[in-house]
Amino acid sequence: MGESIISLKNVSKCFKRYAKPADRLKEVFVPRHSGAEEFWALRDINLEVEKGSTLGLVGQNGSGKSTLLQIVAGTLTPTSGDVQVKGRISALLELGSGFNPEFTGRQNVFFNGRVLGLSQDEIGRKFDGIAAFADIGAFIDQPVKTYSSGMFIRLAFAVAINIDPDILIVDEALAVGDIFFQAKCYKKLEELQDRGISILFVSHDTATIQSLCEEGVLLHHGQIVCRDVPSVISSKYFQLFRTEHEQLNQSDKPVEADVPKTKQNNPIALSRDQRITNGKATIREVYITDTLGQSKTTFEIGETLQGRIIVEFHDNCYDVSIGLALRDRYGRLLFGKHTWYDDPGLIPIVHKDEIIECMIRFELNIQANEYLGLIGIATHRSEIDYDSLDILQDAFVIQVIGTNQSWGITKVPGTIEIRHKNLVTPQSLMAEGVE
Ligand SMILES: Nc1ncnc2c1ncn2[C@@H]1O[C@H](COP(=O)(O)OP(=O)(O)OP(=O)(O)O)[C@@H](O)[C@H]1O
Repeated sequence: MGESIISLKNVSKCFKRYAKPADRLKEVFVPRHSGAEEFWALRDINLEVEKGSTLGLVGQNGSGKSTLLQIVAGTLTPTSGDVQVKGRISALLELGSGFNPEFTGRQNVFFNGRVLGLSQDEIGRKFDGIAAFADIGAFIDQPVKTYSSGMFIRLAFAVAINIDPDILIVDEALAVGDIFFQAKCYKKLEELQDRGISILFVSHDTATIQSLCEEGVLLHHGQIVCRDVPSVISSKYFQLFRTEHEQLNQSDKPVEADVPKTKQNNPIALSRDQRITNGKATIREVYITDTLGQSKTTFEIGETLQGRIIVEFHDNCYDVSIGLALRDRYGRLLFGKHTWYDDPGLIPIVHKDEIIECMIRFELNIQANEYLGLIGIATHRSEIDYDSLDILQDAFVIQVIGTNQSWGITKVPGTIEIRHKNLVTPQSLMAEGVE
């Protein structure tokens, strides 16, 4: 291993949790009687990060990733252990942290730059580059409290990468921006890697970790359980996820005799918030199951997902389509099945008070990850000219697990053929008898 730029030795972090706000006050005056509960978010972390390397941190919610990043960034102090960091750190932690909401974007750029140790002149020289990267137009001179979350992340990222850090810390922040901005950021991260900047990166998206990092660390209940190449970390993460889910399902199950018949086949809860409807139809029930009709939310790569959708119509509707699609966390529509494109095609007429049951099945030939499901009912005049009857935006979440076996996001059926052709040389021509 080369020179270490981050070194954590036996680092632990304990938080105190209070049942009531008043207990927090008691802690100050009568610490032993405050009723505070100790919670160890990190235990005995030993971690060395080599200069110029990119390390990915992976772990389930609450495993301690953000706590670890904050300790490295210096915004949290460890309860015990030793932390050594060499060089200037630029951290993209919580969205908008480090920004003063009353200041304009421009003022915050200068404010942040000064906090990070740059002189006024240095920031002045870098300002145009920062503003160009953020690309938020006239908003740069508006108070940041008026910014959308996308604008926040644009400016925060632009500052973080342009102040010449030695270490860049990114905590899932990129998931907020739009896809074009994300692509620009990932390209910039690669440039920083080429310049030898060390990066500490947290993401739930193991595909991102695999494409960006040389090494990964798997955190579980505040401890490092594994450090390895990203592909190994990714499969261990999903193994762990699967084991925990199975254990949870086991402990969830009532004894055999008590299992109600519907337990195997529960509809998903449909929230009104995610609904766009014109009142002519209502998606009444949705069941996400395997091909045997068993409700589930965790599928293996390649397994078939079955969606059973029950729709009630409140008016006569013509040329009706039904579709179910999957989006990734960045909002990208990956694929779906839709009766505009797929058999059996549009339903020519559905009468008022009629109920339609639709079964949609597809193979999950996509990378291991978490996906959001969208369900939509519409009447069509053409592919782009349609009225939405009832749309459920983020109707359900599924987890696809397993070892990724494709290049890219999806695995499309296809073949590869390899043919060997010998080079034509004077000798080979002579051997074939050609003069
Ligand atoms: N200030 C705090 N007070 C009490 N408990 C805290 C505090 N900050 C974090 N925790 C707890 O510490 C644990 C680790 O939190 P942390 O945010 O580091 O996890 P994480 O792996 O980043 O999770 P996520 O993926 O959900 O962001 C969690 O159980 C969390 O509830």
